[in-house]
Amino acid sequence: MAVNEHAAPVGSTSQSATSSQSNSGSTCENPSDFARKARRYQPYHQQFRVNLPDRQWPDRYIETAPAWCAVDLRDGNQALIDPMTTERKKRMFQLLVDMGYKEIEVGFPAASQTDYDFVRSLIEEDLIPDDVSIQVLVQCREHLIERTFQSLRGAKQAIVHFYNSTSTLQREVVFGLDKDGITDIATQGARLCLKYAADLTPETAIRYEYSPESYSGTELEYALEVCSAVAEVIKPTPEWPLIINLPATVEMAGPNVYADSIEWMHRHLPNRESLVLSVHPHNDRGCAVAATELAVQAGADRVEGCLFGNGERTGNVCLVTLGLNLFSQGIDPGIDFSDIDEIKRTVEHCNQLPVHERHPYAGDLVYTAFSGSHQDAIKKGLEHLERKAADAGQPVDDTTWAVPYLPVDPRDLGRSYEAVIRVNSQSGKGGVAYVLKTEYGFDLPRRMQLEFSHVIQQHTDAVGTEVSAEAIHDIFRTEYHPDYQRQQRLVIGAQSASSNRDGTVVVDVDVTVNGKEQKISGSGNGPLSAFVDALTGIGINIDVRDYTEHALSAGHTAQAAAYVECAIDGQTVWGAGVHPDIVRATMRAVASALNRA
Ligand SMILES: CC(=O)SCCNC(=O)CCNC(=O)[C@H](O)C(C)(C)COP(=O)(O)OP(=O)(O)OC[C@H]1O[C@@H](n2cnc3c(N)ncnc32)[C@H](O)[C@@H]1OP(=O)(O)O
Ligand SMILES: CC(C)C(=O)C(=O)O
Ligand SMILES: [Mg+2]
Repeated sequence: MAVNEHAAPVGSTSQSATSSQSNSGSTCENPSDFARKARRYQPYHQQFRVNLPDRQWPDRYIETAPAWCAVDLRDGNQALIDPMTTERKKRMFQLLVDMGYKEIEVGFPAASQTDYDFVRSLIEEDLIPDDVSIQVLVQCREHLIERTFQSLRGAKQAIVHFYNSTSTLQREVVFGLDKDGITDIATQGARLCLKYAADLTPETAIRYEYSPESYSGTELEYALEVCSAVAEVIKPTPEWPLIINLPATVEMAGPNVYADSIEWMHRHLPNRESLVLSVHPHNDRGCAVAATELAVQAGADRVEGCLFGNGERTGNVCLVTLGLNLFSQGIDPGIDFSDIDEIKRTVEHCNQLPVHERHPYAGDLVYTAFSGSHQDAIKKGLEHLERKAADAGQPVDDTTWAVPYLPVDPRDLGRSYEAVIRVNSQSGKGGVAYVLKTEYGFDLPRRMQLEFSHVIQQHTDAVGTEVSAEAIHDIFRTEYHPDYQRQQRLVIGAQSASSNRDGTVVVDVDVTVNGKEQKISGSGNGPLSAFVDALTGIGINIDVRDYTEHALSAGHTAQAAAYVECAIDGQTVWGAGVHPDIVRATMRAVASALNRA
């Protein structure tokens, strides 16, 4: 990608007079049809410019959460194939309230009887908590404004959100009006709101929000002019502020350009202390989250968006991602995301749209690692965290989170670690070992992990799909458990072990070797070496290279797991044995290795 510094957004904020079709598109000599079509599109900076050479937002950090307004029941709902039924709307409203949203746009009551009735039912059934304001949207048209206020009768408080389009394009093609004509629609809308509010106050505390809809396609000086004109009608005060909402109705430029425009408005809006500066980013370029965060750095106080980014076309900005981005930086978002799966299920039910498996923070796969090096690092990271917590004498949940590849602890969002590591052909020893340890308690020695991961690799290469924890356990058993192994070269029967005064251990064991039963005995400095000695006596030569054991489960049913690494006939193999008696577990581990050799 080449960058032309002179084309960066500097200079006048007015619509560029030089917006000629200078976009050269492809540079190749015979551009394809598709490449030629790129010339139909005009770069944003040739249409709109923001003069802000001393921009401050790049050096700012977000330190507290903005005010949130959830617009799922309006912008989200108007974008659904089948708009929500009343049952689904109520569930969405309840979810938003339970999560902690204090401003909720509940519909466009003048648009349809369904929307009107829903607002009425929220009020009449007393479903709105005292600290929650419902918000309703309306165009600047008298009959719609009148009906909107009728819908609010009996509410304790409400925000009336009126809007009209201000973009250069809509002024020309939709309204056929010049700037003054568009400003008249806005100011007339403001006056009508004040007129119809008189019927409701003081019983209902009304606040106002004004949106120059299609702000992202509006020259900044004009956006400032129309917002200022509306504010002059409403006459807000710091105690009774007007919300000025600057929507990226269509996301037409990069997030830096939106941030520049918000900082410019933030600096230029008169009587700023009496205004709440709100943003409403859509996601047409896929940058809505970035645009919102930079806009907050640039001075926005409030954010409108939808859970999981539902909304017109590519959606509104995702409130879940925004909230959890803050959370992952140590900032309380003011919203409860502690049961992310329940939130997801409810939203999927209400919208009748699935949430993508890779959706930030909430997708089914976002805390899952398939690839070997990620699994290895996660396993080590979780173990390190546990050690850190134990050293500090505190619960893991209170310990500073730092695990590779996991920006947040899935458990903070109500997820378990179960799905963190899943195994397929991209996986390595760490992942397989993690599954065996967390699901079945087997803590394999490092070199054995390597050996077993090759066994799993052969399986995943052959089947080409993911292998479940249960299947990994089955394969482990077939590979190492003496009773399940394909080859049963050595089967151990009754056995006894005793110690002499000098510490020598003597074992007597009934064994079946290649189908032939026999009694063997041997001695050594422990049961393992005594058993190996006994086997040497019948011509089976085993050189034990490594040995580990651990308890498999707690309580009176405790089992011991033993692992041995043996050199047999010039081959190094691992064996594993499980038994309540550690001596027997060890002998079974030796038999397991021999059977595999
Ligand atoms: C970016 C957004 O999401 S904005 C919100 C959009 N949401 C919706 O529109 C959903 C609900 N809307 C509706 O159901 C309908 O639009 C209704 C019921 C509100 C109104 O329907 P209609 O009266 O048929 O009008 P419609 O919406 O088509 O608007 C067309 C007329 O209103 C004018 N108009 C549109 N928006 C506005 C506005 N905000 N303020 C004033 N006039 C407006 C248009 O210029 C046009 O005028 P014309 O007929 O003289 O050419
Ligand atoms: C009504 C306005 C705020 C809107 O939804 C938009 O511009 O996207
Ligand atoms: Mg919108």
